[in-house]
Amino acid sequence: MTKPNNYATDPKFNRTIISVQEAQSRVMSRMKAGGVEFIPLEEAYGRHAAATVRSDVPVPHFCRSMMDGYAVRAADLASAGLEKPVRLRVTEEVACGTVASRSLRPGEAVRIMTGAQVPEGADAVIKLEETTECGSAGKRELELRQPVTEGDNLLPVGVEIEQGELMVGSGRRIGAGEMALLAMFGCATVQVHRRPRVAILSTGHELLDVSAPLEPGKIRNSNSFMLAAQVREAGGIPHLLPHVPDELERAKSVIMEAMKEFDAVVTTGGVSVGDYDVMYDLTNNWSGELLFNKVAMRPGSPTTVGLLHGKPLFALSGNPSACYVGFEMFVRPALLRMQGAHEPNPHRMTAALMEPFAKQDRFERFVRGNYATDENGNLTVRLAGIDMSNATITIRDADCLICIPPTNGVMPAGTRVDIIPLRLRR
Ligand SMILES: Nc1nc2c(c(=O)[nH]1)N[C@H]1C(S)=C(S)[C@@H](COP(=O)(O)OP(=O)(O)OC[C@H]3O[C@@H](n4cnc5c(N)ncnc54)[C@H](O)[C@@H]3O)O[C@H]1N2
Ligand code: MOO
Ligand SMILES: [Mg+2]
Repeated sequence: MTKPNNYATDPKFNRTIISVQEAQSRVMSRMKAGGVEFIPLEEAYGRHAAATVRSDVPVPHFCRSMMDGYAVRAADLASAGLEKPVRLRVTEEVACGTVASRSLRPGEAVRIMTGAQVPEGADAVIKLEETTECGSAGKRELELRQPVTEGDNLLPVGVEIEQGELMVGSGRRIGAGEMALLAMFGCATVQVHRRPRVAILSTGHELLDVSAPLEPGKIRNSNSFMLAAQVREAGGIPHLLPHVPDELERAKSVIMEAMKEFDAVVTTGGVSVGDYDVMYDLTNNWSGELLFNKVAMRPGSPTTVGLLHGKPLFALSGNPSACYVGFEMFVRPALLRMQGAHEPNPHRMTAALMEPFAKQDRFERFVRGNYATDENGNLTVRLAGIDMSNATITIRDADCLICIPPTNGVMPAGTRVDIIPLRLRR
């Protein structure tokens, strides 16, 4: 079945290599935020805001007590001392959610609870445990033996948030804090960007369904499920298509259908130079554009990205780790941009390598690693384990990608390198 190849002239072997940065910018320059929808606040967690929300009232919008105690007028207590107690008349109680019946007059105090509205006329709150209430039935009195400072234990109007301040910027991912703010300002419905619907297709004669028994020469399709998880992590809605064998026409018809129906298509397998690697032919001779088909990175050097009617086709490598890394570098930022995210590109930090890195490469490497802090509080990083593009186990174990620049020597331990954190740590 195998046919002779002319490596010197066959374009399949002579692809134009571009840097990771160039490849990322070719993709990102073509991605734009998708449609907008209105959803109930309770469903907004993890979504990206499509409109800016500002405070329409100050917070707090009424002067609130920070303590359980008594609201007083500081001037009344100016002369109070250990030997010179001042007596105030307790006129009423203000629980949370209620308001005093009238403003506080000289010589008066009001029993107040944490969070309740401080009555007009009061300018300080004294903690319950710093007071003694005395007086007889029907005449409650408070004896105080020290002065208070005006403003003690109360939250003036607008002290936390002024009216008109930015609460949630357009493009911001809605997390716990954003949820609370949206609720505070009465946003029962939230305007967000649509989640991109992403079709996932694995190609390969060797692939078996997850439920199928193993056979010699065959493996179960694991990449589709890994990619579905990555799509979810990036805010998209994954749709798993049944895997197809390495047949150009079969793959092409499934992909062309999926390109019509979904916002993006991610394939895995068949991007290299093997006889049955159909994605090269497919993306070279299709009605869409080819953005690139070779990136100076490892794993994932044959990663290919095309564009059809503005929609991306990400043809990732079949090797599990190359597939994983290809997704992180290109698909995740693209899906985030489609959701209007402001900073979709992978976030980098620097850490010191804990062990030497000896593999030499003319390509930038993204090695699966684990980061930690040393006794001085500095970030350190070490390899997660097997660093091969066909390995899957280290995808489970890694919490970052270590970015190793092209090297022609050993990188000694202690070298500072960039790392890309992958997810919340376990
Ligand atoms: N002569 C050369 N061979 C290879 C080169 C090269 O430059 N010259 N590049 C290597 C590199 S780098 C990579 S990466 C791989 C890319 O492979 P493909 O994208 O063409 O993927 P396949 O050939 O279809 O499969 C590779 C590997 O991955 C397994 N696989 C595929 N799909 C799945 C799946 N859905 N779930 C789990 N595992 C999957 C497949 O069985 C193979 O083992 O090419 C190198 N070769
Ligand atoms: O570039 Mo391949 O992706 O080594 O694994
Ligand atoms: Mg191949």
